[in-house]
Amino acid sequence: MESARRPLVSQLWVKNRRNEAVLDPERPALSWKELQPKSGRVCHSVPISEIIAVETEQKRYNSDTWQKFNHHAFTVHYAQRAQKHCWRCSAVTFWCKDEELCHQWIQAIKKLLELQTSRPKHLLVYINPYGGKQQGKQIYEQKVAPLFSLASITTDVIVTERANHAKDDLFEVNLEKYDGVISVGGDGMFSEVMHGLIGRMQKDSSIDQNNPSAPLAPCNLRIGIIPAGSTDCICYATVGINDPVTSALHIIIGDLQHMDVCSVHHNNTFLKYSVSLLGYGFYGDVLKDSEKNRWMGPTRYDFSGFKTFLSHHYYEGTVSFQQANQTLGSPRDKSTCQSGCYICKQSTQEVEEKRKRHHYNLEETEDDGDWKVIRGKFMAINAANMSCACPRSPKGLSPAAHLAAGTIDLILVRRCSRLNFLRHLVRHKNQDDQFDLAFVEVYRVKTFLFTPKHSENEDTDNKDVRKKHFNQICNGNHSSCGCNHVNSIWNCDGEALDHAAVEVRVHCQLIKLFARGIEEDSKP
Ligand SMILES: Nc1ncnc2c1ncn2[C@@H]1O[C@H](COP(=O)(O)OP(=O)(O)OP(=O)(O)O)[C@@H](O)[C@H]1O
Ligand SMILES: CCCCCCCCCCCCC/C=C/[C@@H](O)[C@H](CO)NC(=O)CCCCC
Ligand SMILES: [Ca+2]
Repeated sequence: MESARRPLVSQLWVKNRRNEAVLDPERPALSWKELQPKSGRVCHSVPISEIIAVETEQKRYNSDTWQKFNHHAFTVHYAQRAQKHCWRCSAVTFWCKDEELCHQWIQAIKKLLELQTSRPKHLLVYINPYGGKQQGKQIYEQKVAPLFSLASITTDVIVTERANHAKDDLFEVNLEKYDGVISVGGDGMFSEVMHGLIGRMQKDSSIDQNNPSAPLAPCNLRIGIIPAGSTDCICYATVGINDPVTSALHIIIGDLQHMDVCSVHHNNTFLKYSVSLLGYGFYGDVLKDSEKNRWMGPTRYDFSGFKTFLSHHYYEGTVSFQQANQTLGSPRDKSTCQSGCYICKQSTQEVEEKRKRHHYNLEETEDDGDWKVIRGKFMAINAANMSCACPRSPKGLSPAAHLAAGTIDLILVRRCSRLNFLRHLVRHKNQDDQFDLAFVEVYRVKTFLFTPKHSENEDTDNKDVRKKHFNQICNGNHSSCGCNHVNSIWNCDGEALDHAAVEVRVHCQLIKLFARGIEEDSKP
């Protein structure tokens, strides 16, 4: 037992240079350094938690060296930080003459890997072959499957044949045999997998999803995202990059990131869950227009974004919300949610206590605070459950939003000139503060309601009349134009909702991802 805790120290060769290699179960890490370095003394160190696999080198190198000295070798594959947030699978091969020593090293590393209990062994994978640039299947087969197999992860792979295939399947499948579910696709595909898992959990726990105030049962299975969509903001905002290999490595090493989920109801009827953006007005209109142009792939959003910006519509309605406790930070904070975020950690404790109280039928002690009501004309109403950082906007719609604090950042962009709205949009791309504008307000909330000024029936009734006047150019004042723009629609993680009047509530840490949040400085 004692010897298992002692470091294993040996002289091994790496690329014709003699190294001292140390495997220290206490740190726990594998490190090696050259004994007679040509220049400087370079020491390499890999935490055991980031080792992907160890393999015996078969005598496949038919090289002279191998033959002459009868060398033995093993290769360690590990996750290496490449550029900012981007990980790659690297390998180092150690050589020695002693077969027994080589075997001892392999066994010692394998033993330490077995202690990494958070790693998945068996995964259920859903691939959307039509997301983004329609590359999902190739991305999985060429970049991800070989890494899973190297890490001895077994998989059941389903290439979806229709929308909702993955969601429906998750209601039927035996989930007990899996350690996680992987979504290969974009935000819409992730949303499908999440709806399947959350819905299944509620069904198995007899919880009625139509009840907006029902405490939902959390999902224990982690979800992994292999990005192959058009926005990929859920992947980008939880990993720091939309790169399939980086995501695969986070899955293999068994990372964990809790995530809040918003439920959206209309008249006590469940509509959808949202994890990234719930957007009414600008983002709803972009979505509505872009759906007609799916064939364009990711470019459809830029095209429709430009068109929607030119059309410059505003919408009237009432937003009511309850602000979150100040201990949960503010959307104007300069600091952002990062790996190990203390605000999210504090919420982990609270949510555990809340679930315990609920389990024992104890009374709720939470003080929900007063309701604030804002009536107005809005260019956009955006509810960001996370930063929504993505390649189009690297800091996101709400840069300081938290992944798992149990809060949503509610951004109200009031009616303004085209130039002002452009100033606001441009700030999503540069370092300037998109909230520091007179017509933009932002609140950190736990729940909100939206009621459009015009009843939703009115919108449908007038549709046919308006269709006849489609060639008129709208000036934003819809009473005189022929467009069907009295109400907008809600863009819910890239899917359209059927109703404009909604009740939204955040469920703290309802799901778990194979991710770790944004690392502060992950450059090598
Ligand atoms: N086999 C399929 N055929 C048609 N649609 C599918 C299929 N599988 C999944 N879908 C649907 O395709 C929609 C869009 O997929 P996905 O999110 O992967 O790509 P995207 O919309 O291009 O990217 P993003 O959501 O990141 O903007 C999802 O809502 C999903 O329900
Ligand atoms: C000079 C012009 C500057 C333009 C600035 C554009 C700002 C872009 C902010 C992008 C925010 C994305 C929020 C994420 C939304 C996703 O849930 C959703 C599904 O994937 N994607 C879109 O709706 C796609 C939304 C695409 C909008 C263009
Ligand atoms: Ca959140």
